[in-house]
Amino acid sequence: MSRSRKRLSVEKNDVVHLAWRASSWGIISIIVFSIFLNLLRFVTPLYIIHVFDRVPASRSVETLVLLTMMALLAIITGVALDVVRKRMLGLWGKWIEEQFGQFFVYRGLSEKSVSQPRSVQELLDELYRLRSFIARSAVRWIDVIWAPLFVWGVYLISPLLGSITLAAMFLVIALGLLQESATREPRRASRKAAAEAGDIVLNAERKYETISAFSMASNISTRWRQTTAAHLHERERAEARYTFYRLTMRGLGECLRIGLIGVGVWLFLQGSLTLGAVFAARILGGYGYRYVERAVGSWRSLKDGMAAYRSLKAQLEIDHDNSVSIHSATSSSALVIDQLSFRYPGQTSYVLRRLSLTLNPGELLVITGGAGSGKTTLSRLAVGLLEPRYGQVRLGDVEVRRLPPDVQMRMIGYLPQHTELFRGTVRENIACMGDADFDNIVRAAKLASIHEVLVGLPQGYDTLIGEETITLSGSEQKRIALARAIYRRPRLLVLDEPAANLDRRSRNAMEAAVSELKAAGSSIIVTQATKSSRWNAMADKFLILGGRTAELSVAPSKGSPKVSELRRVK
Ligand SMILES: Nc1ncnc2c1ncn2[C@@H]1O[C@H](COP(=O)(O)OP(=O)(O)OP(=O)(O)O)[C@@H](O)[C@H]1O
Repeated sequence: MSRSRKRLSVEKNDVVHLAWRASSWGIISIIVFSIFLNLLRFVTPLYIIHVFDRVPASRSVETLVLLTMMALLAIITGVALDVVRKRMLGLWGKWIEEQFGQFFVYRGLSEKSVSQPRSVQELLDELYRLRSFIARSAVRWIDVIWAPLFVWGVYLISPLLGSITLAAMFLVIALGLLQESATREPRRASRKAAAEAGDIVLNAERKYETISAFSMASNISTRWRQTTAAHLHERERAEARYTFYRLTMRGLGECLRIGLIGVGVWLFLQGSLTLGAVFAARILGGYGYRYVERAVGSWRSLKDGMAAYRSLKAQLEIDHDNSVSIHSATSSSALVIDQLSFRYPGQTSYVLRRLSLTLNPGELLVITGGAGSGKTTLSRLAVGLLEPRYGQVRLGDVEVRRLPPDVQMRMIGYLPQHTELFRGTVRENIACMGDADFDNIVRAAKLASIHEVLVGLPQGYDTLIGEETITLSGSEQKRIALARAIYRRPRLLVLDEPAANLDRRSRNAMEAAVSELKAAGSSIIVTQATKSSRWNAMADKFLILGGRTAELSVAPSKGSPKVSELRRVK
């Protein structure tokens, strides 16, 4: 098992290498197509030289027709190669997004840490930027490699014209660099203001009830206008500078073309160039300049694409799989909280300090404490959502955070303080948005006393929730969340303030479900802000959390006190 796990992690680190290997034939084809395509670009200048300089001398219509046919064929072939090449790049980008999109969503969502450095959306945005660079701009950077070849072509025709073309290219590169530095700051400021304005609307939309109840729409819209005004101002500043440099580059291109013709005709008048050579030089110089101008114009896309590639590559190379092998005894072992200390990142005071206790299978622990005493924090630590600063939370000898995801899903049930249901059917919600045996789902719903409510919905268990048309009451939603927490009959069930906002019937249902699971051998943790005699009657152990000082006292509720389990900690 451990050997196979090792192999898996090696493969994971190899993902980038494998992706390059899988893409190698596509890349080679794109390079070969580019070579042919750019060689075919020389056909038009050669055609002009022959048609202007040779055909009039020979007066051969056959030669003219033949040359024209060959030139047309070359142009059509070039267009076909260009279309195929761009399509291949588009498909390559799509392939990358398909291959890695789900992987990043999975990784982002399965990170068990409050200090998770990257949001899923950030990773997906980077993947999108990489795809967008490959599909749209990469072709410009492939082509710009050929620009020196075109300058060399002009140089062969006339060193003077070659030097003019080269000078224009350096000028356009300089203009590109100036454009980049002149627009960097306003772009950054505009992006920041746009994100803030977007957040204001998104945040307000989620809290529309409060907004309506307090008639806050006018204040919120004023805040949005102020923030968005900054964004519009900065964007306009960036766009004005961008437009100035783009138009200057375009104008420089026109000047180059006119310059090549003007100087070329002067050389013709001097007798050192033919007219065909002048026009051929103008076309070759035009290609070279356009390649550089287009590449300079997509400089930002290259930078974004490269940054996205480096960042995604680094993500792929981190082996996030810290799960360990488990043995069969783990499923029947006690929950052990061993010298557990925790403080949130960036905070100086500890929420919990050196807490130790053991919860055997079939035991119920009731945690009581005032607001902010750490009940939710301890619940999250118990299910492995948070990483202890010191100490461990274990099932037997395996740290809960290190349980493999499939085992964790099977062995741990969690009812958070705030009910979170997902957009989907009731059935999917109970089955954690996966596929599950319907009998088990119904059994869990019955145990949570929500079955009758669910069969009364328009499409029963297949009713979509999270839609505006179906609104379940808070306690109904909580009972669905309870059904989700218990439908796998977890080994450890953690209920964070389960009785809050519940009516008597729902509370009875909750207690009955807990009592059944307890009898079946689950270890159960229930938190409560105020003492409830009903939970107390069922409890085997108590833990009383004592406010921000993290002073703890543990008292067994049944039988004689188990002193070995008591820890009084400062
Ligand atoms: N993500 C977080 N970052 C920093 N501090 C936090 C975070 N979550 C909670 N805290 C702090 O940790 C302490 C314990 O919070 P916790 O939510 O665990 O308490 P609680 O007992 O569940 O409170 P309540 O009964 O009000 O829900 C509080 O002081 C809280 O401000």
